[in-house]
Amino acid sequence: MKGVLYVVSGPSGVGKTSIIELTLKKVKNIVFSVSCTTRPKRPGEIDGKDYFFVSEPSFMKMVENGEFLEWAVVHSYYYGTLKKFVEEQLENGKNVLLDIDVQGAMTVMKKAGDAVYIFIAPPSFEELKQRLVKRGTEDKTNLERRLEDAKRELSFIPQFEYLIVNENLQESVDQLCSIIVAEQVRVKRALDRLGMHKFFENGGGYVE
Ligand SMILES: Nc1ncnc2c1ncn2[C@@H]1O[C@H](COP(=O)(O)OP(=O)(O)OP(=O)(O)O)[C@@H](O)[C@H]1O
Ligand SMILES: Nc1nc2c(ncn2[C@@H]2O[C@H](COP(=O)(O)O)[C@@H](O)[C@H]2O)c(=O)[nH]1
Repeated sequence: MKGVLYVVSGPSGVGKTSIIELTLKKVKNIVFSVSCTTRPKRPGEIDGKDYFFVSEPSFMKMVENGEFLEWAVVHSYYYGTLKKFVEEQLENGKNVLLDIDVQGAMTVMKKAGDAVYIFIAPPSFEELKQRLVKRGTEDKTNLERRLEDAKRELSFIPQFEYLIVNENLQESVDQLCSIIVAEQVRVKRALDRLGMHKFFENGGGYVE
């Protein structure tokens, strides 16, 4: 039985990382896909845990080798999802969570239809700005770029299946956990997981 792919997107500073970290502690059988990026490492970030930090030539080589499920230029740097990791985990029945930007989400939508798409939005634009300022990771130019990009990213909301407005962190975590669990008990996935398709083989009726 294949695992389920969950795609989480939303503007920079909305709280995706915070929500995902807490969700991963609460939900079983789910793994986070660590992306590659050419963005410089921030203080406290760990190579292989937060990202695989790679040079631009190495990233381009990986693009050429077809190593990414999707990749995009986000806020002026390259980011990409490792195809082999995601495919292997899904094949082994593990559920996989991606934290990627909206361009990446659109690419995954075209390539892997059967994923679950969740958008995280801020309660307001002003609050988004405050969170980014308070996080203190961006200089003025990067901060302005990320806020400018946020306006375009928010216009993608209708293309997603779920919308979490991250006002209260704990409520957002509960909502993401609920989405993950609910998607696993959808009839098509639950039958697959329980190996029950054989009961419905002859024209759709229940066969003893
Ligand atoms: N509900 C919330 N209320 C207030 N602050 C929050 C909330 N959720 C997250 N934050 C804070 O907002 C800041 C940005 O959160 P986080 O780094 O998780 O965002 P992100 O969406 O992962 O950003 P990026 O896309 O840049 O990686 C952090 O300082 C975090 O502690
Ligand atoms: N298309 C992709 N976007 C990604 C990937 N990994 C992360 N991201 C997105 O980048 C921004 C910025 O992240 P930051 O850590 O520099 O603040 C954020 O929106 C992430 O969702 C990826 O593999 N592909």
